[in-house]
Amino acid sequence: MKAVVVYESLWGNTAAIAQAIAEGLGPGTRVMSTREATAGAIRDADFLVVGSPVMGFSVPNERMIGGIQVKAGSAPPDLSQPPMRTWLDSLVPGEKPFAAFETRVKGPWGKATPAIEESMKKLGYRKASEAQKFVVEGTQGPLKEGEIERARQWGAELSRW
Ligand SMILES: Cc1cc2nc3c(=O)[nH]c(=O)nc-3n(C[C@H](O)[C@H](O)[C@H](O)COP(=O)(O)O)c2cc1C
Repeated sequence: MKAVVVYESLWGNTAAIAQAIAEGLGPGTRVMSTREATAGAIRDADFLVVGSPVMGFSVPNERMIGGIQVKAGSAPPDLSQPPMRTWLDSLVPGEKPFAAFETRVKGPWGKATPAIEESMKKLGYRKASEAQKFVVEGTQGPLKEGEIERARQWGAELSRW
């Protein structure tokens, strides 16, 4: 399987989940941020796994990212990647199978995966799995214990698709 795992990540938690999913998917899987996952870079993929943090109850957008205050003494967010909303809006139509995931704090604070799924289905991509959510203990992490292993297992399940 020539899968590509595409992620947006400000503090590295979603990136770590993306990496673990890729390990589960196995050799040949590439992991790319929304900056790296251009139309050309994902053209050869035969399966896409797409994930972002939940922000403002949905996928991060320019307004949400632009409003983040960097507090002195706390870890600076990586703001170099397009927000997931922007990446989805520039995605070219396709028919590849896909699966969506999100990272989020614990609580009923919205979801990112329905927006990812809706955008990709509209473009012709085919949902191949139920979406997965992974929990962070706070805005900047860390991930809840066991989430990396769960991501690896989910990747292994997707590899049998
Ligand atoms: C501006 C902002 C808004 C957020 N809004 C939500 C939210 O609505 N629901 C939620 O569960 N988590 C929310 N979070 C927490 C993020 O989901 C969390 O910071 C993210 O999973 C961390 O992943 P990362 O290290 O890959 O960026 C928000 C975080 C930020 C910075």
